[in-house]
Amino acid sequence: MTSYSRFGVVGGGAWGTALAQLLAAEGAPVRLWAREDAVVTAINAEHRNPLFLPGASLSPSLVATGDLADLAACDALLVVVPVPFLRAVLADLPAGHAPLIFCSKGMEAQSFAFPIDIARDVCSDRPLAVLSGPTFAHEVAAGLPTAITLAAADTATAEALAQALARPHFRPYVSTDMIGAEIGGAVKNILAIACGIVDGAGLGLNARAALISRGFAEMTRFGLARGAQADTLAGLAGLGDLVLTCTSSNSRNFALGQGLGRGADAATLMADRRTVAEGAFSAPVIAAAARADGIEMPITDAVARLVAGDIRAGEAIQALLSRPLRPEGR
Ligand SMILES: NC(=O)c1ccc[n+]([C@@H]2O[C@H](COP(=O)([O-])OP(=O)(O)OC[C@H]3O[C@@H](n4cnc5c(N)ncnc54)[C@H](O)[C@@H]3O)[C@@H](O)[C@H]2O)c1
Ligand SMILES: O=P(O)(O)OC[C@H](O)CO
Repeated sequence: MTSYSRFGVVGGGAWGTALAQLLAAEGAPVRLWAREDAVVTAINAEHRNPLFLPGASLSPSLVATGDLADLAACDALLVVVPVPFLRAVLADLPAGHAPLIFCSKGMEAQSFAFPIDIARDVCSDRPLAVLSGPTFAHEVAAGLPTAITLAAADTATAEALAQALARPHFRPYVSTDMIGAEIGGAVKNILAIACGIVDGAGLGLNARAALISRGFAEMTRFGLARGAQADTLAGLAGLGDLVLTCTSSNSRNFALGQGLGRGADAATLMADRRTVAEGAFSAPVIAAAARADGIEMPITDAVARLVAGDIRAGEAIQALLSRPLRPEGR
């Protein structure tokens, strides 16, 4: 079995930093590329990332760089760049054949491409994988128990990467369903915004449970139509992550929804934010992709319209509640 020991991480936000720390915690050398000079300096000088992962102490074996060329010698790269910026960063990667493991959760505007599709366009000669599941960055950085889906095109690659990433408290479950893992992560972000709206508007726990179930039905319809496997959507990368982010204001997507539910407008909530709520980018894209494919996604559609500022939370809730009654299986 191929083994991987020199990991590089592309992206110095909360999740890239937490994954880099996971791999470097026992002293293994890990290279992390960050876009912000302040992140590079803080990681190398103080072993911290106060911009994106405040409170975490990082291993001295984690070395940051602002130059992607410094990742050329790595034998596997975790790519943790928000999807709207992914294509540009991938185009600047140094040439090589190291596998790319995609850890971002979203769909690109216009192209309707998931990270794996973007990689096939930009750097088709590398093995590709997806790492996705219920994983708050600060918990992983703190060494708390976590399980996650690791999907690759073939079982041998998925198993080799899972073996290299596994730690006593970090358990990757192997899959060959990359599209299922990508769709689970992208759609749950949107549904977390919707659950935050329900919470912010004080609509109660019955409403939240209804939204999680009907949201999962949307994720499943969209996923199956695009070739995802039902087991993946019902697993860590789908339902598992949906449960995590629909029940905690530690989720940036849920917290954004809470603000919308309390009546704030999206533009104000999104202005000047440094961290991402990927669901806000993905909602209009996935809503449009579903419409084009004739797939009903009313919750996703409502979040897309709210984020665009076309409607307020009260109107979105009223529209969802007044939809015609229907059999549960649809
Ligand atoms: N934070 C988590 O707990 C977590 C867990 C799993 C997956 N994710 C996913 O990981 C991805 C990254 O999220 P994060 O939490 O690490 O980010 P973050 O919110 O902590 O930080 C934002 C990131 O976006 C980058 N960025 C901003 N503008 C950019 C540009 N023009 N070009 C390139 N990069 C730019 C910043 O450098 C920074 O790395 C997202 O898709 C997110 O859904 C996050
Ligand atoms: O903070 P969020 O909403 O981006 O969620 C973070 C992760 O995706 C949780 O698995």
